[in-house]
Amino acid sequence: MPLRLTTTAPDFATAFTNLVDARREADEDVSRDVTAILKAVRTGGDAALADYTQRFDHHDLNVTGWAVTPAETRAALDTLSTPLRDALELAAARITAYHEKQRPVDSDGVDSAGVRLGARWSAVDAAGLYVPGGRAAYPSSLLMNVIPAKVAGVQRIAMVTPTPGGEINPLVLAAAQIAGIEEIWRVGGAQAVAALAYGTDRIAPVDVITGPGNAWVAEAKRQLYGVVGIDMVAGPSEIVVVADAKNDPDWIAADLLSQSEHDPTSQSILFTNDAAFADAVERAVEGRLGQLATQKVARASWAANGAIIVVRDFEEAMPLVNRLAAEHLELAVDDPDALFASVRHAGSVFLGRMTPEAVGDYVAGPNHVLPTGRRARFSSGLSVLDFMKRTSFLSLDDAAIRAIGPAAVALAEAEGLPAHAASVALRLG
Ligand SMILES: NC(=O)c1ccc[n+]([C@@H]2O[C@H](COP(=O)([O-])OP(=O)(O)OC[C@H]3O[C@@H](n4cnc5c(N)ncnc54)[C@H](O)[C@@H]3O)[C@@H](O)[C@H]2O)c1
Ligand SMILES: N[C@H](CO)Cc1c[nH]c[nH+]1
Ligand SMILES: [Zn+2]
Repeated sequence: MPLRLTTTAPDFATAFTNLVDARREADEDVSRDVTAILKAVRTGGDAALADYTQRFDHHDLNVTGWAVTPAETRAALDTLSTPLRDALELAAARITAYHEKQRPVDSDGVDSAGVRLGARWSAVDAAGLYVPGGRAAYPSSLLMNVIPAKVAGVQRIAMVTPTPGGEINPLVLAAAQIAGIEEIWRVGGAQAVAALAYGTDRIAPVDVITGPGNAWVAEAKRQLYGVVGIDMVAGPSEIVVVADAKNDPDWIAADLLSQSEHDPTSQSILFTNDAAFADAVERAVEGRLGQLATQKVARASWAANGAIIVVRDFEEAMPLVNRLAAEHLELAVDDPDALFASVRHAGSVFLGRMTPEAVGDYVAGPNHVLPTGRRARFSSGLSVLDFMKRTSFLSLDDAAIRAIGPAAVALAEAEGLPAHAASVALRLG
């Protein structure tokens, strides 16, 4: 049974705060285990990677092979059915078109004091992309990672993905061929993230690691931030749906379950202004759960982390929705833009009854790698900028340094840094 809350109940404020504060993703055990895995890979390199792969993915890398070969990706695309190839190509084209608009523009100009000022964007040299693959295969996440890296102009792109039992999903290989990625390592989990960050004999280190994953992957990225750059912490999927009684309860049930089926620690939450509709959605979820091939995971997630919250009206709902800062937010109402105006924190917002979150997972165009665990308060979805950095530059001539140099000298002296002051003052003559 999911949690059921009503804003008119006397204990609502406490119960909702508990829901917001629940540490669903990475508990202390995950954090401690990840620290140990990172240390082991840093010291043990490839041997540690092989051990963890045997333990968690149940295959011997020295038998199944460490890397995917270009011949394997070519063959996977060649033997893919036409409808699936068309679907991957449509997704790739739409994701590319969306991300090409994110390319940043350099600046270079002279200000009123005669100082030349600007900024130049450049891609990182090497990016490591995590494509999840423990419970499900994620060719869509491959496209969502590789395409912005390519648009940014990254020279070396290294992908890691777990291959449980040594089996790799052919659609992932076909997507790799479409996206044009050649360096693919058959390792996953925190150990793969560690290998990308520290490097091993086989895997050269990267500058930035991006991509989504389960609690161990997300925590590994979080702990390694600083050794490498990361996009954000993108852990187990989440959805908040705001829906009125004009919706078909079965559609809303399917939307909620679309994220519950990712992971037992995923979270799906419904806000509605109608208690009878809340009951209908809960019944529809039960009905659908019985038919899902993924019901074990979806049921565990819905029971442990699902919630239905009945509000007086949607004005009351929106501040609560903002506190959750969910990865995905669906606004299934007549005038979604009116509610969207009061959205402050969400990874991606799906406007209107005909915009299910799942269309964004695959083919709409915006990136589906999004911040989880309330991190949409300060992080954004994966973009071309995550693979780039900005270098500022400045140039002064004699007149320009005379215009602004004396202020620098004054500030340097006030800070008690005489070498700084001299460095400027000498040029003022
Ligand atoms: N936020 C996003 O943008 C986004 C996008 C897509 C998917 N996701 C999430 O990605 C995740 C995919 O998870 P997955 O499990 O299918 O694949 P995964 O590749 O993320 O994780 C599989 C790996 O987890 C490691 N692992 C499993 N159990 C472990 C344990 N007990 N201790 C240490 N390591 C362990 C193993 O090394 C295994 O290879 C889901 O949570 C899904 O919701 C998030
Ligand atoms: N919903 C996931 C992001 O949380 C992305 C995804 C990929 N495939 C299916 N769904
Ligand atoms: Zn999804």
